Amino acid sequence: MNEPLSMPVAGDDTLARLADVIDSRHGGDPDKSYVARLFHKGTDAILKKVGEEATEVVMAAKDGVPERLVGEVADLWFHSLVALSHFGLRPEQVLAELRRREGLSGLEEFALRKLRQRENSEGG
Ligand SMILES: N=c1c2ncn([C@@H]3O[C@H](COP(=O)(O)OP(=O)(O)OP(=O)(O)O)[C@@H](O)[C@H]3O)c2ncn1[C@@H]1O[C@H](COP(=O)(O)O)[C@@H](O)[C@H]1O
Repeated sequence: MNEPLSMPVAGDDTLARLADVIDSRHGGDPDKSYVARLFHKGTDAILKKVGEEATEVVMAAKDGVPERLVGEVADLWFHSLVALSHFGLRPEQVLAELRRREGLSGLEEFALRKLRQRENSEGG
């Protein structure tokens, strides 16, 4: 996929607003809300959905249909937000972690991690 399907909006708070709605569903009526139903079913059901949606992302990517891939990633992000909320976490924390990693090459990070592991094992 070379071109974005639509342009991002500066200061987009979609994830935070969606997380607010998801948070509000704790203890809600499982017959009236899909999110409340997932919370009602519990940890295993929530994590199962995350796994299923991740698999669907892979299958959509293999199909090579951009709109399908976007839809499946949206499903994965949504169910990941449900999982975060289930564990008392917020998307802002994930965004902060991604910001922290900005500018740090994955290869540099990997090398630093290996160095630290070696120092720890040699030190004790
Ligand atoms: N973004 C979503 C969203 N994305 C996907 N889904 C639902 O996730 C479900 C699972 O998707 P699947 O592809 O696995 O379909 P399925 O076969 O019906 O599901 P299973 O039977 O396999 O569990 C579907 O019923 C989708 O409608 C979502 N449901 C809710 N939201 C957001 O969450 C808000 C709160 O939703 P409620 O709690 O239902 O009010 C909504 O206003 C939306 O903004």
